[in-house]
Parts: sequence; C-alpha cells; structure tokens
Amino acid sequence: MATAAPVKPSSSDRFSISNLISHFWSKRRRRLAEIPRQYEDQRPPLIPSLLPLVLPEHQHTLSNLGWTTVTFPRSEGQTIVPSASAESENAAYGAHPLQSAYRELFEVAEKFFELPDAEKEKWKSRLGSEEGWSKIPGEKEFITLRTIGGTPEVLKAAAKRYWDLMGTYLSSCLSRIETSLSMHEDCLCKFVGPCKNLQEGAQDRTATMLRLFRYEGWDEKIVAEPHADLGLLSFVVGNVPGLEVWDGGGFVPIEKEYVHPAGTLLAGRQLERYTNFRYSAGGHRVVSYGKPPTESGVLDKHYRFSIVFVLRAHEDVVVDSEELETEVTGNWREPVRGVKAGTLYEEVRRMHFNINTGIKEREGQRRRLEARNKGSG
Ligand SMILES: O=C(O)CCC(=O)C(=O)O
Ligand SMILES: [Fe+2]
Repeated sequence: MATAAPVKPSSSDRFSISNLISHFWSKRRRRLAEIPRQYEDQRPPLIPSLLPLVLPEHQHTLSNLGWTTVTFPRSEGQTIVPSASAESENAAYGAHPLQSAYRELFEVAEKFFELPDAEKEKWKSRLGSEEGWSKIPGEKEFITLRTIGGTPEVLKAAAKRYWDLMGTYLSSCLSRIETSLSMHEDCLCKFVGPCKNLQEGAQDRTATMLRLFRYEGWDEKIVAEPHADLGLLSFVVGNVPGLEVWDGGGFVPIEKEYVHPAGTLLAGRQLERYTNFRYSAGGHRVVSYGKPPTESGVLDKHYRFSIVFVLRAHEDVVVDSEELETEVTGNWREPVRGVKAGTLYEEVRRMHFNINTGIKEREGQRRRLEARNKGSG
C-alpha cells in the first residue's frame, strides 16, 4: 500500500485563512493562531496515516491547509452521461455508497426546495440557522437537519442514510488523524458519540448537523463569505462548482477541478483546537460563477445545490488537553481540564460571525465582533 510521506508545509501553506481572519477580527485569536509558527521547528512531522478515499497527492493538504479532496472510485470504462434519476445513475455506475447517498439526497432536496414557500414555512428555523428552513432572498435557501423528527418527510430516508454513512466515514477519518498525531485510539473519536447517527427526536438532538442548500441565480457574486467551519470535520458536495478554498495565498476554485465525482473535506475550529493547531481549520467561501455559456442560449439550471455535513464534538464529552497531547501535538499553551466540549464550542462560536444569517444581521455581527476586539485591546 502506498503511503504519503509527510509533506513539509511550503511558506504559503503556513499562512492559513485562520490566521488571516484572526488578524482582522480578534487579537486574542491572533495570539492563538501564532502557536503553529512557534512550534514549527520543534514538533516532529505527522506520522503517515492515510485518510480514506483521499488520493495520495491530496493527503497532506488537510493538515497543512485544512481541506482536501475526497475522490469516489469509478470503475473502468465509465463515462459521465446525464441520466434521468439518481437511482438509474447509481445502478449504472455501481457507485460508492456515499456517492449514491448524496445523489439521492440531491434529488429529494430539489423536490423539497421546489415546494411553495408556504409549505416550507412549516419548517421555518426555530434555532436561528441551527435547525429548520431559512431563506435569504436573492442569495440562498437552506434547511438544517438535526433530528429525524425535524426532517420533512420527502427528505427523511435519504437524510438518514447519508448522515449515518457520513458519521461512519468521518469517524474513520478522525481515527486516521489520531494515528497521524500519535494519539491513543479514541482520543478524538470519543467526541463523535451519538453524532454518528441521525437521532430520532428533539431530546436526542446532537451538536452535529446536515445542511442542504439551494443557491440562487446566475449573477457573478460571493454567496457565502470567507469563513472556517466551527466543528471537527465538514464534508461538502455540490452539484455544480461553487466552493472555493483558501490555499494561503488566495481562493482556489476547487470544485471546478473535479473531473471525477468528488467532495471536499474541511477541518473545523474544533479539530484545530483539539490537535493543538497541527491541523488548520480550512478557510472557504462559496461563489456563483455567473451565466455559463450555452449553445441554445437557454439556461436550464438556475440553482446550485450543495450538501454540507458538519460533524461537531458531542457536547457532553469532556475535553482534557493532557489526553490529547503527544510529542507530535506538543503541549497546549492554555491547558483545559474537565471542560465539556459544548462549553468550549460556545467560546469559539461567540468569536465568529454566522455566514448563514440574513445579510443585515451579518453586518451587525461583524460590527459587534470588531468593536469587541478593539475594546479588548
Ligand atoms: O454550500 C457550500 O458549498 C458550503 C457552505 C458552507 O461553507 C457552510 O455552510 O458552512
Ligand atoms: Fe462552511
């Protein structure tokens, strides 16, 4: 089996978007973001450990830049042809289970978003953008799923299947990350707990979420501003290109490069923190590329659909930095003992603005964060 040699970060890799965002918005965050540079020459390289479904040449970017490509295997002789339904495409391609699960989810998501607003209103957000349906006119609509009970009927079966497969896939990624950091088994995986499966009712709601987006129109514009996700790992798949990732020098239109069925794995703020900044949170944004040229001049698709799964640490699991420290991670600058993952998460959440609230509210959040950071000296 081929192993990916640990790649020494290039000078551009070292300047992650985490540092960039911190620079503008928080002096406290800036201090934390300096940690990797301080350790750079002292900490040993990561231990080679392959992320599943990630090509050897894409392995190193998750730790260095906070994102990588997940490539779904295709058997010989397959050609991409438009097909009537996810079901027939899956049958024709012998798709990977995750791939067939996201295709089914795209299909039902399209049906859900086609419903009249009055129908979708029934699922209107009750927890800000954290659960239910939201609409930001002129930009996007999305529905955030956290439990089976909170999922519209049309989405239920596909969402459950996708969530459970994703839970298993991302847990195995976390297990490989543990190995790369010389951590004991389960040091990171223990944070998954019940988040691994889509739970039934509100009483079992976990911190993790599955979000389905429909971005509007063909105008050339940014439809989700630069940010890093707050959880452990996120997985994004789009039906047309739109996601861009930060490579230390600029945004890379990563989805434009996908010639095979692929998705993007992103490291979040929790992973950055729990690995003592050995894995950087991946900066990203979503762009609408404008009208594509068509021969007939008729535009058949006016939307970009995406599926975003955000695996967050289960709130009740206790964080002990000592348990997470190895010769590869080095010691945490500010040790944490006996603090619940949910409590640490709140700290992180308060420091960042939410890109999925309305445009006006987002501006307010940004101003409040800037004022607080100025005030804190
Ligand atoms: O829709 C996408 O491609 C990504 C959206 C995103 O980054 C987010 O919701 O955090
Ligand atoms: Fe994101």
